[in-house]
Amino acid sequence: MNAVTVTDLVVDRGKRRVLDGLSFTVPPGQVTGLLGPSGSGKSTLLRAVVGVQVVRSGGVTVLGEPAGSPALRSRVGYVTQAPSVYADLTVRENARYFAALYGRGAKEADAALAAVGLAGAAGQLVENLSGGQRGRASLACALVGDPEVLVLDEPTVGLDPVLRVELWARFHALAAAGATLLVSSHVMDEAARCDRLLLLRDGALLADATPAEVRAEAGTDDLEDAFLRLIRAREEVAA
Ligand SMILES: Nc1ncnc2c1ncn2[C@@H]1O[C@H](COP(=O)(O)OP(=O)(O)OP(=O)(O)O)[C@@H](O)[C@H]1O
Repeated sequence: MNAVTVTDLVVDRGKRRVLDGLSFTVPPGQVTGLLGPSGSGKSTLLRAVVGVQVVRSGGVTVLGEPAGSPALRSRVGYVTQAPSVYADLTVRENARYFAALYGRGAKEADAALAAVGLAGAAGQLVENLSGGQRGRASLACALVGDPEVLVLDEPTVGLDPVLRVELWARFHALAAAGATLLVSSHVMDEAARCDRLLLLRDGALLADATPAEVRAEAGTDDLEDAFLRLIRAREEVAA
C-alpha cells in the first residue's frame, strides 16, 4: 500500500489556482522530496496531505485513510515552516509535553532532542534560541511521537551544512526503520539525497521519479540543470 495517494487534487487559494489536478503516490519507507521554486505550491500540497487545506476537488489518502482523519493524528507528524513550539517553555519541557501527548515519556523526549542536536540546549527557554535551533526544537517535537508518516516543510532552512547532513542521515535512518518522509525543499543538493523526487512548478508536477531517472530524462548529471531543462521542455510543449 502507498503511504500517500493524491488523486486529481485541485486547490484554490484566494482567486488563484495553486494546485492544478495533481496525481501521484508516495511509497512507504522512503524519503520523497518535494522540490520547486518559491510559490510553486509545496506548502499547500503538504497542508493537503496533513488534512488542513481546503481542497476544491480531488482526494488525498494517507495510510489508507482520508487525509486529516482523526485516526491519523498519532500516525502523521507535521513540521511547518514556522516553528511550532512554546516560547516560554524550555526545549526539554516542549519535548516532554509533546511526548506526553503521544503517550511517550522523558526517555523518548531526550532521544528526539539528541537526534536534532539539541541535547546541549535542553534547559534553555525556546525564546532564547536562534531561528535554526527553534526549527530543530519543532522537528524534535514531531519526531518524539515516532510517526509512521513525517511531513516536513523545509526542515533544514537556516541550518549549517554539518547539521543538514546529520539531519538527512536521520531522515534516512527513519525511512530505513519503515517511516515515510515527505520533505519539501528548494535546495537542489538536498534533492540528490532523496529516494524519489516530486518536482512542482506552478501547481503542476514536472517530474515524479528517482533522482537518477530525472538526470537520465534531462540528459545531465546536475539536478538543478535537469530541473531547468524539464521546465524548458514543458514550456516548449505548451508554446
Ligand atoms: N493564505 C493564502 N491566501 C491566498 N493565497 C495564498 C495563501 N497562502 C499561499 N498562497 C499562494 O499560494 C501559492 C503557493 O504558495 P505555497 O506557500 O504553497 O508555495 P511554496 O512552494 O510552499 O512556497 P515557498 O517555497 O516560498 O514556501 C502562492 O502563489 C501563494 O501566494
